[in-house]
Amino acid sequence: MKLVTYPDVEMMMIDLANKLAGELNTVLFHAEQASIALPGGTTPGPLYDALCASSLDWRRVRVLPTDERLVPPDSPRSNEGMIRARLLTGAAAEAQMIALRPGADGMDGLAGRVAEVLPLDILLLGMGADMHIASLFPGAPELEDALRADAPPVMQITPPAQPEPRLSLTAPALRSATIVHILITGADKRAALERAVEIDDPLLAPVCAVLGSATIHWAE
Ligand SMILES: O=C1O[C@H](COP(=O)(O)O)[C@@H](O)[C@H](O)[C@H]1O
Repeated sequence: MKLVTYPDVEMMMIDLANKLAGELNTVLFHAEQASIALPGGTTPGPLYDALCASSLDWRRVRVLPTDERLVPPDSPRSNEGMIRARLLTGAAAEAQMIALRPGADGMDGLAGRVAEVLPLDILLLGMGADMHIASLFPGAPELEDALRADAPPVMQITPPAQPEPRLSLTAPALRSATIVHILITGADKRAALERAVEIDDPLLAPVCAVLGSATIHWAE
């Protein structure tokens, strides 16, 4: 694990947006398409505001949420809705969104659509103060299965103490990524990260599933 600390949140968002744009451009230089999985939640909005202005061939970028709440896409709680509103605007509106929503073809159809963008080129994750990543929550009854190497790429998860069930990329899908960044802010999450390193068990601290290969970006 590599930890990068920034003098302030604004600088972190701009620096990391530039880094992601550079990484996407590098992938697109060598390949026809690039895939990037992105978190929802309250933290990454300003990063998306900066990233959407990057000069990129967005038509060749495939974007998918790392996880989704089982709510309609126009709900303020939808991660897809947030990513569409903050990132897929202007030129970036041409990026392809792979929604984490089952269609008439059910979970198998969704798993097939997600499998098409694996391995991920780039993975950006958030982390909760409870050490969850995507919607892999400690205490969720499905967590052990979602951490298995043979898990399907996406699973329904029932997080404890959350208003609705979720869909989440599973550990093998997350671990398929060539580049892994984790974006966190504040003293609570920094302390949670240090706790996770000590615990070193993804069943208790799901972030441990990707810590080995991740660069953590933190600002107060
Ligand atoms: O529930 C979620 O939480 C994490 C962290 O969110 P934040 O609001 O603390 O930034 C997020 O990465 C994930 O996508 C989201 O569904």
